[in-house]
Amino acid sequence: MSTVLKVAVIGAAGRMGATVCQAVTDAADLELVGRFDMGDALGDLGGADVVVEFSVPSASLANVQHCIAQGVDVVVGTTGWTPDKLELLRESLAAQPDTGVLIAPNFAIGAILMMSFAQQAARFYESVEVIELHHPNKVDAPSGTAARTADLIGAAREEAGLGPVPDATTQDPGGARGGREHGIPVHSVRLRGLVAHQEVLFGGTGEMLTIRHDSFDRSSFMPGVVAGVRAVGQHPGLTVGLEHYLGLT
Ligand SMILES: NC(=O)C1=CN([C@@H]2O[C@H](COP(=O)(O)OP(=O)(O)OC[C@H]3O[C@@H](n4cnc5c(N)ncnc54)[C@H](OP(=O)(O)O)[C@@H]3O)[C@@H](O)[C@H]2O)C=CC1
Ligand SMILES: O=C(O)C1=N[C@H](C(=O)O)C[C@H](O)C1
Repeated sequence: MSTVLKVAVIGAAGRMGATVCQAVTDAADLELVGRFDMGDALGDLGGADVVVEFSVPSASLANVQHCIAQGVDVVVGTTGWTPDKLELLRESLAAQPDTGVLIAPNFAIGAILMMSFAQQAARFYESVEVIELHHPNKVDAPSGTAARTADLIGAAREEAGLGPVPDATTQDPGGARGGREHGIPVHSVRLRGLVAHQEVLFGGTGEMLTIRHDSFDRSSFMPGVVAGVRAVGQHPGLTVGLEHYLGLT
C-alpha cells in the first residue's frame, strides 16, 4: 500500500508558496493539509508530516523552529540564512534528533548544477565575479543562490591556495564594483520581466568561462521542492543544499 504524505505550506499566499500548493495538489502521493501565511497561528500545522516554508528572511527562523518543536520535518526555500541562524537551528534540532530540515538556496536542478560546476572551476581561475539578476519584487540582495555560490567558490579558492581576486580599483564612490561575499565580487540586478538568473564569470590568461543559469518560470523550482518533501524524512538533522539529496556531493 502506498503512503500519502501530508504537507502544509507556510508563506502559502506568496509567489512561491502558491506555486508549491499547486504542485503538492498535483502530486498523487502528497496531500495539502494546511496553508499558512502572514498572521496565521501555526498551531499543529494542520497535522502535516512535512512543512514547506517560503516566507521572508525575517520570519523564517521562527517558523522553522515552530515546526521543529512539533517534530515536523521542514523543507525551506526562504533565503537569508546566516551562520548564526543556522547554529540556532542546529540547537533546536538537538532536542528533536529524529526531525529533518532541508534548507535549499535554490531548488532548480540547473542552478544546483551551476553551483557545482562553479565550485569545480574555481581553483583554475585567478578572476571570478558573480552576477545575479532577479525580478524587482525580491526583498533580499544578494540572492541566496549568489551568496551560496560565492561561499563555495571562496572555499575552493582557499583550499587551492589562491589569493584574493585581482582588482586595482581605488575609487568607487557609488559602489559600482558591487558587494563581496566570501571575498568574491557579487553584483545584483533587479529588472522587470526577469524571474531568477545568474552568471558566474571566470577569467584567466587569455580566456574566460561563463556559467549561466536561467529560471524563466517558478515551475522550474517545483521538481526539486517535491523531491525534498519526499526525502526530508530520511535525513534527520540540518542539510543545506538539495545537492546532498541528489548524490552530487
Ligand atoms: N530556494 C528556492 O529555490 C527559491 C527561494 N525563494 C525564496 O523564497 C522566499 C519567498 O519568495 P517569494 O515567494 O517570491 O516571496 P513572496 O513575497 O511572494 O511570498 C512570501 C509570503 O510569505 C508571507 N509571509 C510574510 N511573513 C510571514 C510570516 N511571518 N509567516 C508566514 N508567512 C509570511 C508573505 O505575506 P505578506 O506578503 O503579507 O508579507 C507572502 O505571502 C524568498 O526568500 C525567496 O528568495 C524564491 C524562489 C525560489
Ligand atoms: O526570490 C527569488 O525569486 C529567488 N530566490 C532565491 C535566491 O535568493 O537565490 C532562489 C532563486 O534565485 C529565486
